[in-house]
Amino acid sequence: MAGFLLPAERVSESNNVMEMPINSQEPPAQFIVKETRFGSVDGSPPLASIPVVDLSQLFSEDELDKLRSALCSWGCFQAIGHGVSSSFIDKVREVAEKFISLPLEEKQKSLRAVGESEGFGGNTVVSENQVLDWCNRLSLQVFPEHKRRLNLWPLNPHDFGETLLEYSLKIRSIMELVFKAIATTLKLDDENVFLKKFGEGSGLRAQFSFYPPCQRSDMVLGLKAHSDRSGVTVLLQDKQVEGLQVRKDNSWYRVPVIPHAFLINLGDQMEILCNGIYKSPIHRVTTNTEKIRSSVAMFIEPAPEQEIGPVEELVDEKRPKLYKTVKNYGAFNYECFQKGLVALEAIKI
Ligand SMILES: O=C(O)CCC(=O)C(=O)O
Ligand SMILES: [Fe+2]
Repeated sequence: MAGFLLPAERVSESNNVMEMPINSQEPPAQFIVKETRFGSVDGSPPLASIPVVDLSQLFSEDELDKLRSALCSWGCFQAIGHGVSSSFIDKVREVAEKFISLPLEEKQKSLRAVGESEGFGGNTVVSENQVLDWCNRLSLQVFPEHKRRLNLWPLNPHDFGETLLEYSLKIRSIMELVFKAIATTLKLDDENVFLKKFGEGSGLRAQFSFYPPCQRSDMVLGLKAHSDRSGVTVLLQDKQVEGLQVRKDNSWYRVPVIPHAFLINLGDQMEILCNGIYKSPIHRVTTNTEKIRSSVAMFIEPAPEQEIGPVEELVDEKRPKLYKTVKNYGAFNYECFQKGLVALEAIKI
């Protein structure tokens, strides 16, 4: 499996990326996870009983109930009946697989530049003692259209771009439906209240993640524990290989693989808007010693100038305003990360 990058450009000035030492016995020290407040690496906690919601019946009482309880407890749900055909989902996986299988020189045409957030590479290194993720990612902004950096979009495979665009449009419609349904579960007067925040000018970013096998999967994570800064994330997991874990009541659970379902989770900006009633779950990705795992995540975020704060109707004496109103949460979140702070905690009232 040649052609992986070491999951970080340790070098800051040059783009002197190295090949990932797939078969080495010991991963470099900077990948070894230290004890954190989220416990140690454990590849096999119990399986999560995350509700499965049928989007084709989303506005029925049963599905709305499932959605409500899923978002209160797990902060995520598995979506079936979403209308995206299995063959198209496989096509998305296929272009991702073709891309990662290309020789390194070819993938480097999409290389993320130092200091940038888009393109192909490992972690952005912000501090000396940062623990690195065992992962390579291709991150691309799809909307708003004028922010697309087409020079980073792979030309190989030749249908990568058109597949990503078609997929993005489908996922955006699913997100819109989910925003409406969430407002309905909260009995808000305006069912479009979230849609308005994520309407005109909002950003949709695609992230293709590839987690190579790791000889020390007991000590290395594919992706460290985090919550998403997005409004909503739609994740297409690997069809076969597990790895994603979600945290609930201070314990980790494995997220089951349902081959053509989407795992939809809330991001911090929806937790803020919902005044904490619904959760932006902490999650992480483990590695395994044998198989590469891939995933495709789509994140939606409001335009940076959009104000995000708890929806007034969700604030009352029993449930006071939990979060400050903020703008440009994405940048704030990144600043907090660099200082070792948790953004959502930093804006608690
Ligand atoms: O690869 C996965 O399953 C999850 C990826 C993820 O959580 C993220 O990119 O924020
Ligand atoms: Fe995530």
